[in-house]
Amino acid sequence: MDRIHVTVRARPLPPEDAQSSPWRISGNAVALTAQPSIRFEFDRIFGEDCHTADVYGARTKHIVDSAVQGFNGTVFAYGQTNSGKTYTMRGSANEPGIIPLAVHDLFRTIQQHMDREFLVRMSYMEIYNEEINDLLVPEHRKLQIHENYERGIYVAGLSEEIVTCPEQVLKFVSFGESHRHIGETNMNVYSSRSHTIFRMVIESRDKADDSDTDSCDAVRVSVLNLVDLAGSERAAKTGAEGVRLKEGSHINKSLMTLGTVIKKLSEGIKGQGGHVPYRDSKLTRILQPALGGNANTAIICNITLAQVHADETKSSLQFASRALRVTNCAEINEILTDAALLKRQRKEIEELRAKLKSELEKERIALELEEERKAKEQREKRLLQQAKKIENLSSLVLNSERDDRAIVSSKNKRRQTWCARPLSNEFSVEVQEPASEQGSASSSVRDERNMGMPPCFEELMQESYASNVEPSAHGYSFSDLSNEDVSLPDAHALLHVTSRRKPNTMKKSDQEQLRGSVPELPQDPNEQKDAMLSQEPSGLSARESEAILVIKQLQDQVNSLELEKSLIQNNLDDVLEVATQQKASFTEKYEELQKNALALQEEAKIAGEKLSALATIAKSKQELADEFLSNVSMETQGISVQMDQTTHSVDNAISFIEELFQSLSAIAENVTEFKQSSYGHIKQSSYMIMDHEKMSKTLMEKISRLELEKDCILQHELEKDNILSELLTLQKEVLTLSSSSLMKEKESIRKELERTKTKLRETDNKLKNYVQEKIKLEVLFCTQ
Ligand SMILES: Nc1ncnc2c1ncn2[C@@H]1O[C@H](COP(=O)(O)OP(=O)(O)OP(=O)(O)O)[C@@H](O)[C@H]1O
Repeated sequence: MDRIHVTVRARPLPPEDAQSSPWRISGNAVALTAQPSIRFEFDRIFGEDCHTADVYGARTKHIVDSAVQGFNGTVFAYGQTNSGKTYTMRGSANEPGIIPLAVHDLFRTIQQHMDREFLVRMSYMEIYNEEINDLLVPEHRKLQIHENYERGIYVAGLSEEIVTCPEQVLKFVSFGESHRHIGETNMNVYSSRSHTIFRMVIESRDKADDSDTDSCDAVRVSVLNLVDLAGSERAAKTGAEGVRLKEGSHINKSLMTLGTVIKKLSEGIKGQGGHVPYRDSKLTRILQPALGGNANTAIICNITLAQVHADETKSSLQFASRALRVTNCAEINEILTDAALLKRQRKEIEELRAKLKSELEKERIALELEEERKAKEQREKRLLQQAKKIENLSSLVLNSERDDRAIVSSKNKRRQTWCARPLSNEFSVEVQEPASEQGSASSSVRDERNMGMPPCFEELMQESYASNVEPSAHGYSFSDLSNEDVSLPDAHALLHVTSRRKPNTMKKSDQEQLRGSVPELPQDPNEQKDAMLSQEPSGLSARESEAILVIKQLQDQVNSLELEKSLIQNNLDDVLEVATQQKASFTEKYEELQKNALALQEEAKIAGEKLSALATIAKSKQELADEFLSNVSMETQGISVQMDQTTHSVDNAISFIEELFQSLSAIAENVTEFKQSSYGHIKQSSYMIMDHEKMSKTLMEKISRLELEKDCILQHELEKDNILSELLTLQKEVLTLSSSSLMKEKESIRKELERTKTKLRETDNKLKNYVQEKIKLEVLFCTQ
């Protein structure tokens, strides 16, 4: 988990603004001088004198390097209008911006990865008034955002150019720039009226050929976005009206959504399964992977330290500060083909096999150690038995010594002649030798003994042994014991077994003491015998002296056996201790190895199952592919024939389509013109219809009024006719009354007539006017 890296860059101020700046930068923190509590700390803060290359080095360089390795990366410049975002991203004639620096760096890094081959594509788009336009193909407008499992979130129809060098990329960028929406505001002569997203898609795979089993066919695909956002603005400051005002409101709206998304992410809403409104604006939807998703993201927050923009700067810093708390989780984006997957699995299985082999080897060693331990235990057991035997023997010898003394004391009472029976062990040899030297005398003595003479030394020993030891309890007899003594392991041999662990622990003084208890005897048995005879008290017979000599020798042997016994005992203790320790550690090791072996067996089993499953899949796929290939080759042949035929017709069709396309575009233009003009006409017509409706309404009213007046006129006509008829009758009456008396009457009638005539004229005029008006209205009505 990596959090968004935030860098702040303050643009240079004119000297008069610098004097009155309310902000103070110290280290990686910026605070209001008057209110030190309003303080913001970031990963890096760059002052007015910094270079864009320093800003690039702070984080973007790392993001570019990671993009080459397969990690997605996004860097965007945020800030109010005129704070220097475009200057930072695009740069100027004197100072290259983040985009050119990143492009050069990207190709440089690619060249360093000699073991991989790369394919780089680029695209350039703008979001203008919430519409996505392709800056590389300006005709591609109002593009839509889509999302699917394979491509994630993408802009459908956005063109991508394959690029091989930085110069090529920058050429495309310049072309795109020329189609970007830029406008003049009170704050910036070249103010960006849209958000632009410059995107590079980097694909790479191992260069190694197919025969290389260590290589993997996985393809890494990463996306690097460099975003120049439009600046937040206040209409009052920018003086935006009309189109600019509309642009400004779209810019502010999308930046507000970006702010909300960052706020929600910084509060950990996403982690709690809450809703993050990525879809509320095109900007946040496109940048969704960079905001709390799979990408390394950095924000360059551009600010101005001028007093007049303190509020805007504070709100930019608040946004940036929230962004600091947003975490992303970038990981290498790898696409694995079936073959690559199979190769990788095979490699894993081989590794597991090797591991299993080594573990089995360990197990074998453990078993060997176990066997050795068992053998050691048996050896120890035998040693113990032998030690016991030695103990028994020593007690036996001591008893015999005591019995010998008893025999010697009884000799004074009873004169007896005896000779030791030939001993079966090595001691007897030593005794026999001097006896044989005495010739026939000794052999006769032996015969005597056999013929019921007093019991010999051996018999005495047997008796004393029988009185002290119960052979049945131990399961062996004296003769067994004497025989086994011969097979006793050499004490030095035993010492040799353990000497590498512990030296002889018996003190030298003890050994000497032990030796001192036995009188020193010459090495040669004859000399020993003579020495004994010289030492023996006078009055002892030769046989008695011999017996004493034998006893002394036996004593000697017993002592040396005692010594050996104690040495053996010591060694035995050591061996036991070492064996116990070894046993414990071996058991531990054995258990551990057994566990490992079991786990590995399990892993191997799973791997084997996987391998067999994959093998079956591969086999079935291979079969299908073979079948498909044979079908395809047949079809291809047929198709190639058809292709030849159709190529010609396609060429014709293409030319026809081109013509059609031209005529269609002409038609489309005409249609657009017609649409535009008809739109005006329709509008006009609708106004006219409304006027006509109004007019016809008034005309109808007028007509009804005229109808009424016509009725009046008809009445007047009738009246006129009546008057005319009255007039005619009056004229007739005048003619008839042409007498003097009637002169007065005539005069009055004439006056009456005159009045009637004027009345008639007036009515006539009125009628004429009405008729004219009616005709006019009827004409008007007909034309409408
Ligand atoms: N660090 C800087 N050094 C020198 N000049 C700068 C710096 N930053 C910005 N300017 C200058 O300030 C002016 C405005 O910068 P620019 O157009 O990059 O701002 P903007 O934030 O992109 O604005 P708008 O959001 O309106 O597009 C430009 O003339 C630019 O050359």
